Amino acid sequence: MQREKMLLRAVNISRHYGDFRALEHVDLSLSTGEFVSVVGPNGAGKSTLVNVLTGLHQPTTGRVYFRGDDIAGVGAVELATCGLARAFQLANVFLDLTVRQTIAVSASSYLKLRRSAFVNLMGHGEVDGIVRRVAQAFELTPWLDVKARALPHGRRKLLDVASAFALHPKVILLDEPTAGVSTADKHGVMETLLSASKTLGVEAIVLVEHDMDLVSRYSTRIIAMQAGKKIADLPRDEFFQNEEVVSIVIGKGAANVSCA
Ligand SMILES: Nc1ncnc2c1ncn2[C@@H]1O[C@H](COP(=O)(O)OP(=O)(O)OP(=O)(O)O)[C@@H](O)[C@H]1O
Repeated sequence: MQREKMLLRAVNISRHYGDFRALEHVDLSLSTGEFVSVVGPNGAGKSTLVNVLTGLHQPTTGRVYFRGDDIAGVGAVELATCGLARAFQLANVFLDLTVRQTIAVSASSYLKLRRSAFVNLMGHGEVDGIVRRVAQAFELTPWLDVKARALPHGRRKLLDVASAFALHPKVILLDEPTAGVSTADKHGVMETLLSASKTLGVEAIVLVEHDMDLVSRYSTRIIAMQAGKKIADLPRDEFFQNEEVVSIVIGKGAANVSCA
């Protein structure tokens, strides 16, 4: 059996906004080879959890360790270039950039090139190499010179994720990567994403997701959140056997459930 290696560990993290507790005493671990989905009703604290895990927000209490190092004070961008990245919707922000330019922006961050060099990025050998590899892994090569705004929706979602993969992450955190993609296309997007993860050396994935069809198909483990608390952290099959937790997650839940 392959020995698991801990990549990410959160210990007793909380995040408060004034008196409001968006996240309360959450422990979490992530090891090589895992695909962990974070689920829960609206407002459960899933995005807050990911914001804290990726260094975007400081926890009010607790610590987050990435590959054994405390990430307190390490900014989201620095953390991304160290191997913990989040798909950050570049394609939605820069709709007038082409696929090539969008991936090149991330590649330049990874290579720590100065922003002023952006105009010359296209002729930069290392940038070109990353753009080529990432575009190929995400089946975006035919679209390299197409502007993000002209891409079919599924391709644009893949470009979001591809731009994060250009940072060479070991761990990638995805927030509803198929949101807005048709039911017919969503599994295609997920399969491409998983295959690109293998090709590009991603070791573990965290997925925040409402779509339980995707969660059940792709997760190795599922973490359920409710009102800022972790209420379950179970292997996929055990999770779906737990009717009480499943009913809370899909929004038919009883108010109280004992914590895992
Ligand atoms: N900056 C903020 N200031 C105050 N409250 C906040 C802030 N950010 C989030 N919250 C609150 O924290 C709670 C958790 O929000 P969060 O976005 O993490 O939930 P979520 O599970 O991701 O929800 P959804 O599935 O709807 O995206 C919500 O009640 C939200 O209103």
